[in-house]
Amino acid sequence: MSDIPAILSVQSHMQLPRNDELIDTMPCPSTTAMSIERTRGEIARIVNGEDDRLLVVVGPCSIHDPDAALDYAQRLSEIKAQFENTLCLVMRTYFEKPRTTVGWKGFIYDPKLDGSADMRTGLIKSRDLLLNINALGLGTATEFLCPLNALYIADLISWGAIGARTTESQTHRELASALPCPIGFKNSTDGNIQIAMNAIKAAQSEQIFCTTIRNGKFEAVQSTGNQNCHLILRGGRQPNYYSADIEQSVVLLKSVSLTTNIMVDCSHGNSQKIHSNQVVVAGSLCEQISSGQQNISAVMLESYLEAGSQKISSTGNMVYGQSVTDSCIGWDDTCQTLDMLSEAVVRRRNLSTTSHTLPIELSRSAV
Ligand SMILES: O=C[C@H](O)[C@H](O)COP(=O)(O)O
Ligand SMILES: C=C(OP(=O)(O)O)C(=O)O
Repeated sequence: MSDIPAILSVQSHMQLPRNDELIDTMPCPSTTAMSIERTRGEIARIVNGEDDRLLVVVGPCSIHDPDAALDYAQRLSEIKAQFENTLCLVMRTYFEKPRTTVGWKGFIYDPKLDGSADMRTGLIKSRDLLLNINALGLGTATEFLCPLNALYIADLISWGAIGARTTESQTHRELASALPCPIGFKNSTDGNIQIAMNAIKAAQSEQIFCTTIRNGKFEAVQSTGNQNCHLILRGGRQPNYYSADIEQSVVLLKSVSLTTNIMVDCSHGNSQKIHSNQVVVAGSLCEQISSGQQNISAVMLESYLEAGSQKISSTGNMVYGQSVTDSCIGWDDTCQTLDMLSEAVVRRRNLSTTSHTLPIELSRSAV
């Protein structure tokens, strides 16, 4: 006789630590908590248009090897200070992957990459990696996919995404309304922006939903609403990173009084999943930014130590620092792209300084 009440058809189950137990045994040190709070504040100012730097969410498509991810984080934290004046660098640390149909669902679900689905280890090691990366003074970004998994790591995340496959989901909008970090909502996989705008409205609002905070007890909670939400253009059937796409999105966002500060994802629908195209997309964004486009406030890049991607192999014969999900640009291209983005911000800044300081007749004739 099964000990599972007749509410779900399951063929196996594994006891997991409660979210508060895991947080209590792997707490966030106060210096790290202060650094996360600072990064969230910087990001909030960028997405609300009060800081003219670019937020750059950069890192692997997914975490599958914590050593390589930490290696990448170390490199990124070493170059972070050199861009501080123009870019706010935050590392992609994606532990859950939304699949179009089926496939490896990410490190939280299957940290051994072999279908053994040791979620207990996945949750512990994900939290451990986040603690280590944040201890470097580098903020972390993730896609919040399972609202329960979020409860194990959200205190360590500086920026979150709701993905193209879940932006329309009420459950994800409720979660976003309670998350303590800025949240970007992606357009849908077919390119629909309206659903992301609806999502932002919903996430800004107070929401009542069911969750657990302490003692594994479920409660009805009322969220505060999250005022730091923004749109992410990730492409759909067609790319949507061109200036006409940005301008059209700005008009739509303005018409419903939402922030017009947009993130553009250089990967996914915008790169047609060809990693080298990310550099082309970033190049176009740099041209737009350099010529004064103020609404591009954030950029996403899928980048890892090695370019490309590989299949998960049971022989253990895998390339160190290469993606096992979408293909990524390699480290050298990443550094060049960051340089290019940084220069574009300087040009945009110079343009706006010039137009502010020039006598009005001169600045008009310059336009
Ligand atoms: O970012 C990763 C993928 O684009 C996303 O998880 C969907 O992947 P899939 O179409 O290979 O399932
Ligand atoms: C899955 C992702 O993106 P999207 O939701 O745009 O497909 C991602 O950023 O990893």
